[in-house]
Amino acid sequence: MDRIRIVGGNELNGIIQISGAKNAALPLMIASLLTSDTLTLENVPHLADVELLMRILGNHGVDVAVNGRRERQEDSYARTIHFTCRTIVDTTASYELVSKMRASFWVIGPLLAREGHCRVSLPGGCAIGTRPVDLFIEGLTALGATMEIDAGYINAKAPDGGLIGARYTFPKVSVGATHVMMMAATLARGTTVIGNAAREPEVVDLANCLNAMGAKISGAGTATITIEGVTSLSGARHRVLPDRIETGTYAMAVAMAGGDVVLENTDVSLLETALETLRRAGADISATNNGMRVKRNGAGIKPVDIVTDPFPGFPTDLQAQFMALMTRSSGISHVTETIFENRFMHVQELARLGARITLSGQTAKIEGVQRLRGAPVMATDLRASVSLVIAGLAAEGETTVSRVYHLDRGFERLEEKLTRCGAVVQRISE
Ligand SMILES: CC(=O)N[C@H]1[C@@H](OP(=O)(O)OP(=O)(O)OC[C@H]2O[C@@H](n3ccc(=O)[nH]c3=O)[C@H](O)[C@@H]2O)O[C@H](CO)[C@@H](O)[C@@H]1O
Ligand SMILES: C=C(OP(=O)(O)O)C(=O)O
Repeated sequence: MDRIRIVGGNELNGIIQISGAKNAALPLMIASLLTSDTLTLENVPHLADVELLMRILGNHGVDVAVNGRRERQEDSYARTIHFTCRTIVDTTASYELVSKMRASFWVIGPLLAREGHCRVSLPGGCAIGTRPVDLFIEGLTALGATMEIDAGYINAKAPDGGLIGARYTFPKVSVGATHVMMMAATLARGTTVIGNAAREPEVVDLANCLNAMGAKISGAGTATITIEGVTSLSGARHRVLPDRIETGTYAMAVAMAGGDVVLENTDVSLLETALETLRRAGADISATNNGMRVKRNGAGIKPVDIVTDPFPGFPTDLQAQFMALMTRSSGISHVTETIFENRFMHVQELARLGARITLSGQTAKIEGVQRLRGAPVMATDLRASVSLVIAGLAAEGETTVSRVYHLDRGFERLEEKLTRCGAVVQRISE
């Protein structure tokens, strides 16, 4: 199993190219199930989750060609990938595959809308929380589907003649349930109005792509999304939006290590709350034509309290990275996690590096320390793993992060991007 070795102490200086967003690419790829034409996606990141989803979609009948070539012949940044699902050959999403990647459960929306029925494994819990699917079940039931749970699977069936547009307000904001309801409603008869919808930029990106495919969606990016059903969707060409979590992660890495880095192919408007928080912590951030410049020279890191929230709040996917930064602040800060009940697995690993963190319910209290010391640590989930890399950049001596496969789910060529900016970060393959 690969490990990442970091020798701390170097500033970061240079340019980092931000990849396409994992959390946009996944639902966009799944949208290819809604049409028999070709959906072409540009700026698709090269990540373990993307590769796995290609295989899963292949099982349902999607033909995948990368830059005009067959899957897995290409290994470059910003790939263009063509997805064509002439016919759906299998409406079952197996436990074996759904359990490997939660977002693959989202095929339930397109399969139900296009084929009228499907059997999809329940995804189960994961390291960061239980992550139930009740909101998906309620939302699709509102569109007229019958949803039965049988032996760990959901058997979903649309009424004869297909799903029926409806008004439905989610009792809680869910990104995944909003994606699924929006995709399913594009092919429903009549109009669907989703209340308390997720407002994340990835929801807007999916809506833009679906509209390019002929859907009639308005209001994406607000709490109320309206979808007028159409009888069929066509192909389209769409560019995956920049990864705001990767952007925020590197901005935090610069705030932690010091230096001056330009983040290219991204946009400050995707993460204003996180950037404002970083400014308060002492980073100097300015927008550029094609991204942003992040600097921290000389001044120390100031303590700042955060509470995670759905967009436009502080993203839970940047919580672990921000906590890593706060371990070196000049005072006491608090991090409150409101989205996932168990997203503090990085606390005990940061403690191995000398961080002083105490947990009380959903809040972590971080007492900044003068120095961290390198140590062997273990990644427990995707964002927790990168928080350990950030801490390692500022720790004295050597840090090794094991279970790097978590990192490979969501960060494209992390060690290459950091090394180019002067960090000592190296993958050790065994
Ligand atoms: C692939 C992808 O885009 N993943 C992102 C997506 O995950 P995901 O879409 O799974 O997260 P949700 O927005 O659905 O989860 C938000 C909260 O709602 C709860 N919930 C969700 C569905 C449901 O049926 N019932 C229920 O109770 C969850 O357990 C969680 O407590 O949004 C999360 C919140 O921004 C991010 O951390 C993930 O990176
Ligand atoms: C939690 C995440 O992803 P997923 O929803 O795929 O588990 C994440 O991207 O941080």
